[in-house]
This record gives sequence, C-alpha cells and structure tokens, in this order.
Amino acid sequence: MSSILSISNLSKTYDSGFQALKAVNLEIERGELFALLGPNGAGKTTLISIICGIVTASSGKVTVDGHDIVRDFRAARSMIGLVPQELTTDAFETVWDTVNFSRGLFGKGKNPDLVERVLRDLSLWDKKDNRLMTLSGGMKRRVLIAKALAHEPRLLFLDEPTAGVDVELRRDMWRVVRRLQETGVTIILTTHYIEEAEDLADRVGVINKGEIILVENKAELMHKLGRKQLTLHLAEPITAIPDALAEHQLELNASGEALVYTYDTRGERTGITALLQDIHAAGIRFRDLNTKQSSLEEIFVDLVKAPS
Ligand SMILES: Nc1ncnc2c1ncn2[C@@H]1O[C@H](COP(=O)(O)OP(=O)(O)OP(=O)(O)O)[C@@H](O)[C@H]1O
Repeated sequence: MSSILSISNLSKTYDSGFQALKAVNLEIERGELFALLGPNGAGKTTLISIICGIVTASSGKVTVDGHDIVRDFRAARSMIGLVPQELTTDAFETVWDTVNFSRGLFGKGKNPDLVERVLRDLSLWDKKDNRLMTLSGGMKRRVLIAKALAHEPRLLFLDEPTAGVDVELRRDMWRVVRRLQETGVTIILTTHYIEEAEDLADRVGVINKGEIILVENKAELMHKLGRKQLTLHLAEPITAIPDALAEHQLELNASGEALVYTYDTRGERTGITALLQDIHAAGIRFRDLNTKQSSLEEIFVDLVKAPS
C-alpha cells in the first residue's frame, strides 16, 4: 500500500475528561488531496495537532511514511509541513529570512536554490526582501505556505487556508494548492468552505463529534449521496397538487407556480417520464423546466445534522 499517513484507533481525551477523538482510523494515499470537513469542535485541530506532535494522543497509533510519530518523532515530523491560519513571526523580518529560518528549525542545511524555487512557485520571489508587515493578506498566506515547505515536507497540512479571505484571493490560493499537489506533495486540507473541498479534493473525510463518519472519493460521494431536483415552472399557478400526482411526492412552491420533483441520480429510473405523462394527463401545462444537482454543502449538512 502506498499510504503516506496511517492512523489507527486514535483516541484523545483531554484532561477535562472531554473525548475529542474516538478511535479514528484513516489512511491517506501518497499524492492525494484530502479534505477533512467537520463542524466546529468536531476534532479536526486535535487530529492534526496529534499528527504534528503538538498534542499527545491518549491511545492509538500514527505513522508518517512508516515512521511512528512517538517513537520516531523527528523523522515523522520532518516529513510534515503545517500551514497554520495566522502568521506569528516577527513582522520586521524579511520573507527570505523567515523562510530560511523555518528550514533551519528542522536541522536542514542552507539551500538557497530550494528556497528560491519555493518562493518562485508561490509568486513570492519579487517580495523576498520585503518585511512581513509590508505584505498584503494574500502574500502573508503565501509566506505561511513557503515556511511550511522550506524543509521539503512530503505531507502538508493546510488548516483553513482561506478563512476570512475574499473570493478572488481564495481562487488564487486554490491555484497555489493545485500546483503544490502537482509537485507531488500530499495535502490534507481542513476547511469550512465546502465549496473549497468540492473544487480541490480527490477524497473527502467528514469528522463529527470526534468520529470519522465518512471517507469517500469526492466524485463518488456526490454521485452516491447527491440528489437532483427537477423544477417545472407552470404556465398557470395551481392551488394544490392533484391527487393523481400524489405518488410522485412533488412539492409546490409558495406561489403555486412551480412544482419540484426530487429524484435519486443512482436509481435505474428517475421516474421523470412517468411524471411528465401524469402531469400532462392531469391537464397541467408548464412553460419551462430546469434541473439542479445537490452540492457537497447540502450533502455535508445532511450528514452532520444531529439526529432528531
Ligand atoms: N485543551 C483542551 N482541553 C479540553 N478540551 C479541548 C481542548 N482542546 C480542544 N478541546 C475540545 O475538543 C473539541 C474538539 O476541538 P478541535 O479544536 O479539535 O475541533 P475543530 O474540529 O478543529 O473545531 P474548529 O473548526 O472550531 O477549529 C472541542 O469541543 C474543544 O472544545
């Protein structure tokens, strides 16, 4: 198997007695872009912090490229890059110095060529002599990535890389992340923007209340759990759905001008042909129709909503 990260039966109970992770099992494949989604407090940060050696697990085992994160901490940690949300380094430092310093923290010798390549890849080269405080928010985020890449990690954690940034910068960051993946880095991304996972991820994992409740290929997930809706815009409004159409379980919108039919994209039959025949027979005419596929966001909300 080519897992770069292997997590088995990982649990964490904080001193307060709160169990933040419950027997988590997860395999991350080399080169993939994995999005870890979960509502606030689900355990994402705890999981990443354990892998990076910031928090100690209560039980379970994690290996990074075969290195146990406890017994073989240094080797495991040197494989990992962590991009936090905030830049906490000295604002007076230059881009060049701060990125070189990050490399040095891992005991790696100077490698100006490599640092130059990292800065060029992130479009930071012309800013290399700038002090951090003079950079825009977007450039600061790039510096965070450059710092995390300076010691040549093979596994990169991006913790909400686009939290609080505008749409334009978010798309710019997505391009950066895609380029990184093309260079062979395995990426684990946590995000609150489900659209981000929808756009970038190969696989999606959903964590809720300390448990991984789903791990799935993104395309498969959207196909499996996705629903489609067909909306028929009626030529004349109706006040109620005729009994003859009851079996189709339609919804009528508030103005009585549109009928909405929800169907399963996996089903062998969508039921649309029968629906249209019955609608015709019921004397209802429509002037337009359109279909809509549910988004990853809708699937996610369904998955994590508390059972009633
Ligand atoms: N040091 C701690 N002591 C006690 N409980 C903690 C500690 N750190 C985190 N927790 C609790 O563990 C749970 C998981 O927290 P964690 O930060 O891992 O969640 P998260 O999924 O990253 O959430 P967010 O998206 O809000 O960052 C939360 O209920 C949190 O209150």
